[in-house]
Parts: sequence; C-alpha cells; structure tokens
Amino acid sequence: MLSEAEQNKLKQEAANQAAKQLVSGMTLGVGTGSTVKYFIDALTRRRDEDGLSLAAIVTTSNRSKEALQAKGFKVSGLSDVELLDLTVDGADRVDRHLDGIKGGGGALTMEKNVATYSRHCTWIVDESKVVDHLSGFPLPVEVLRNTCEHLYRKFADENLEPEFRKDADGRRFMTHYGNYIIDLHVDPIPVPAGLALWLDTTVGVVEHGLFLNVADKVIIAHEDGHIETRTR
Ligand SMILES: O=C(CO)[C@H](O)[C@H](O)COP(=O)(O)O
Repeated sequence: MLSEAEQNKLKQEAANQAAKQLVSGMTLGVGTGSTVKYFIDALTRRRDEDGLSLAAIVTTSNRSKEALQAKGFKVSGLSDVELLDLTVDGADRVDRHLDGIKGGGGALTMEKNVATYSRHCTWIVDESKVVDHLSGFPLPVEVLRNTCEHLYRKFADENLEPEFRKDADGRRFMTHYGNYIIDLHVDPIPVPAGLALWLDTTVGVVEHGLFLNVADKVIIAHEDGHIETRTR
C-alpha cells in the first residue's frame, strides 16, 4: 500500500503527462479533485514557461474554478463554448474498458456534462484506481432532495445498500446544485451498463457516477515510475 506522499507523487506524474498534450488555441475542460490540482499546476507551468495560450477553460466545480482563477486563468461557463477540445479529469476507479466510477468529490453532474461536450476526455490516475471490473468504490448517485427518501427506499429494495453521503459536520452532503448524494455500496458492480441504464431512467436521479464510454484516454502513473497511456 502506497503512502499518501507516494500516491501524490504518482498523481503529479500523471497530471504532468496530461499537460504535455495541450496546444495553444484549444478549449479545455478541467475536472475536480486532488489529481486535477496537480494538473492545474502543470497547466500553469505550460502557460508560464512555454507560452501556452488556451482559447477557453471550463471547469467542473467551484473548487477548480477558484484554483484556476487564483493562478490568473479566466474561466468560462460550459454554455459559452460550443464543444470543448479536451477535458482532463481524475477518476475514482477505471476498469479495463476505460469505463469508470467518478463523483468521489461530489462533482459528478458537471463532470459528466463537461466530458460529454468534449471531443476528447483524458483521465489521470495513479495505479491504485485501476481495476479489472468496477469495484472498490461506492457508486455516487445525485438525487433531488424532494425525492431522496423514495429513492433511498427504492435502492434499498434493490439491495444496492444505499447510504446518504455526509459532510464534515455530519449533515447530508449537498452538491453544487443543492441536491443530495446517495452512495450505493455495490461491490463489484456486476453489469455497469445495466445499472447505468436503470439509474438514467429512474425519476429523481439527477446523475450517477458510472462514466461509461466517456474517457478515450487514461494516463496511469505506476509505482515503478512508468507512465502508461491506455486509449479506447
Ligand atoms: O470524480 C471526482 C470528483 O467528483 C474526482 O475526479 C475523483 O474523485 C478523483 O479524485 P482524486 O483525484 O482526488 O482522487
């Protein structure tokens, strides 16, 4: 098991590798999370040292927006850009088909929207996130507050072992959009496409953390120092 410092080094290496593919004039989506924080650092170095100049940057959370603005980047809204050229984001789990679980940071709805309206999507991960079958991480489901108790019971009836996500104060975690998150403890997820379809068609579900056919590239930093790039 890696120490936090070792894991952070791997996150940083994956982020640095992702920043190499940026070219001036691109429109870029920037995701959310601790790995993306390193990507924002790498992006800043590319601007300051290589003169990289992007046409627009869109983010998936207020946290990333603030981090980018603190480095002097202008951040646009998704609706200001017709189609992003590339989105770079982290992931909580990635399987061998490059499908993933996202939403550990609670930003899944915007993350899926920004990735969907991007030509290309790269995930940056350390090797601890890579699995054969999606497993080892609860599946986040963003739900409307008005419907949340109904959905909780529905998920429990389906043996999906629901649990309301809590914030640091022990209150229900609230998303950017004022919704709650119910984490489903399904491990492993036997048929991700089936569960995704069911969640997509369940009224009251705003979004879920199954990101299937979303990433076309995954950059994986391995413990032995090697950086692997997998493409779809
Ligand atoms: O989906 C996400 C946030 O909603 C993140 O991309 C995911 O949780 C990975 O985060 P980290 O890089 O901190 O491990």
